[in-house]
Amino acid sequence: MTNIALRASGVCASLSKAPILHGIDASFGKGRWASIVGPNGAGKSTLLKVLAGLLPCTGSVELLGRPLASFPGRQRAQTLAWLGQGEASADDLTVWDVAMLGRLPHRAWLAAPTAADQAAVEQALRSTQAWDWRERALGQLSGGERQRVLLARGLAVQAPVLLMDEPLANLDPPHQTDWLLLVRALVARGHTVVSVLHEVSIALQADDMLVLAQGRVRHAGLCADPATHHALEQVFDQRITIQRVSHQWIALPKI
Ligand SMILES: Nc1ncnc2c1ncn2[C@@H]1O[C@H](COP(=O)(O)OP(=O)(O)OP(=O)(O)O)[C@@H](O)[C@H]1O
Repeated sequence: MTNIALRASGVCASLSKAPILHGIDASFGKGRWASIVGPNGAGKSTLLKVLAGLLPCTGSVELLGRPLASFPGRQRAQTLAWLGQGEASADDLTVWDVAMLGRLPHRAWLAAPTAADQAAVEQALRSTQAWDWRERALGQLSGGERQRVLLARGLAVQAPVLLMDEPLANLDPPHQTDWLLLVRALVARGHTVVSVLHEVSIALQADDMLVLAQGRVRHAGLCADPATHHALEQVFDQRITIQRVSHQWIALPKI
């Protein structure tokens, strides 16, 4: 049995015929949280889409030891949950119905939600503190509230692997902290989380870090490893410094 949840080998991908990813090798361990970090335009979102099977690539992507392409769509959707960046979602759906979309991979065609579906949705909405809005339309929510509902939709899948692109977008500091605790709890239960994050200090709370620049891996290592901090400072042109404050690594602007 492999301890790798997701592995990319020699992955190249293009957008509108422009080459964006150039031979990415990366692996993400089971029951671990990895953050993908790098400057704007580094290819982070593109890599996450490739890992989710949402974008064609050359090279290979393996999910739980099997080629991603060999997964039937439904099985892949049960195994891999996705939270995209700035996702469009029908504004007139209720919060409950949006979270219930996360159960689609588990439901029979046109079947009513089962008690297990309802329980999963309730648990997901409660864990992102979105339960009280369950009868409101998504379009009536603020950016951060909406993000918490989309996060609940991803959690409702109850997939072993979760990919999140900028999950903290619009979240205030207390809800960023809640997100951190949520991810830690998921990982403690054996889930794998891979997140693209711009907040370097929060990204440094992960177990592992993949540092990208110009469509290439610049470094892969533990978040606590000084070599990772060095790589971060380099890809951000020495404009940040990584320092230890109260048992946490944080990124500070160098001014
Ligand atoms: N449709 C497109 N056609 C051509 N190039 C594109 C297209 N979409 C994005 N790109 C380019 O691909 C590169 C990688 O984009 P990507 O969104 O993966 O970067 P990112 O690291 O997630 O960036 P950011 O931190 O700004 O969100 C960028 O240089 C971007 O300009």
